[in-house]
Amino acid sequence: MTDPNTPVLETRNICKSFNALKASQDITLNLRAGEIHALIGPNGAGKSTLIAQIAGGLKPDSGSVHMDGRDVTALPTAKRARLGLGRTFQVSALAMEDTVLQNAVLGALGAQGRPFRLFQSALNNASLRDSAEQALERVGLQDHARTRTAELSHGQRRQLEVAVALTLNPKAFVMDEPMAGLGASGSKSLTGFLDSLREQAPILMVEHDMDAVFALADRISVLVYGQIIATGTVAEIRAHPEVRRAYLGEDA
Ligand SMILES: Nc1ncnc2c1ncn2[C@@H]1O[C@H](COP(=O)(O)OP(=O)(O)OP(=O)(O)O)[C@@H](O)[C@H]1O
Repeated sequence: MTDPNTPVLETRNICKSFNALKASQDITLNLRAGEIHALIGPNGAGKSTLIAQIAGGLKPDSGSVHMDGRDVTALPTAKRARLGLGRTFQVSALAMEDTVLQNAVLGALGAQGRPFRLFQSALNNASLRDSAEQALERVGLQDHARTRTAELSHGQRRQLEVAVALTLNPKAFVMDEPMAGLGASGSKSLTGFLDSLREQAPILMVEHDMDAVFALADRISVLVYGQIIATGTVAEIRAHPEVRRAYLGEDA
């Protein structure tokens, strides 16, 4: 059995350069069971680059990525997903013309690693439908199962993305700007929902919306010029002089 103190997700000394540009400089961070860990930093700081290395789309020059203590650095994105890494994206990956249920079934199908040509029969497959319907219920979209995805509000689409990720039974979520494009009421309701999700699977979240970050995060890591300059609780980060100078734009 995995030691309960082993982080669910971890990067150890990750380095990544694009020619002379050091986009990730010796980044060590972890995600613990039950927490929301927010990754913040100015534009171009290297947040997406780091997330891509965690999810498997980009290979670090050195350093390693671990899930439940297992080194997954050499594994491609799909394998990490099957091991329980649930992702939601800055730009929606949903099929807009399909119904909500179809998108969720497609997610469940992907979770089983089956080829997409089986999609039609997948819709009639009871276990895939069950898992899709359960995920929709978990995010509160069960009454919209037959709605065309394009007709959902932005906030509901985010919830559907989480439902799709939930069909994998994720052990950890990696979310890229979940609040992007949501108005004040949309981000408030998504904040409430994510708050309730952390017990199911911890969340590593890149987010620019500081209200959401301060409301949700158990810990915050601040990335500036490819380096983590601080990791701590909301109170610690708010009080951190270097963070205030470098990121929050305040006089320390
Ligand atoms: N494939 C690439 N080739 C070359 N340079 C890249 C590549 N991907 C990212 N970069 C550079 O690496 C740096 C970090 O970019 P990254 O997108 O990770 O930052 P970010 O913190 O996610 O920014 P934002 O908040 O604007 O999304 C930037 O200077 C960017 O131009």
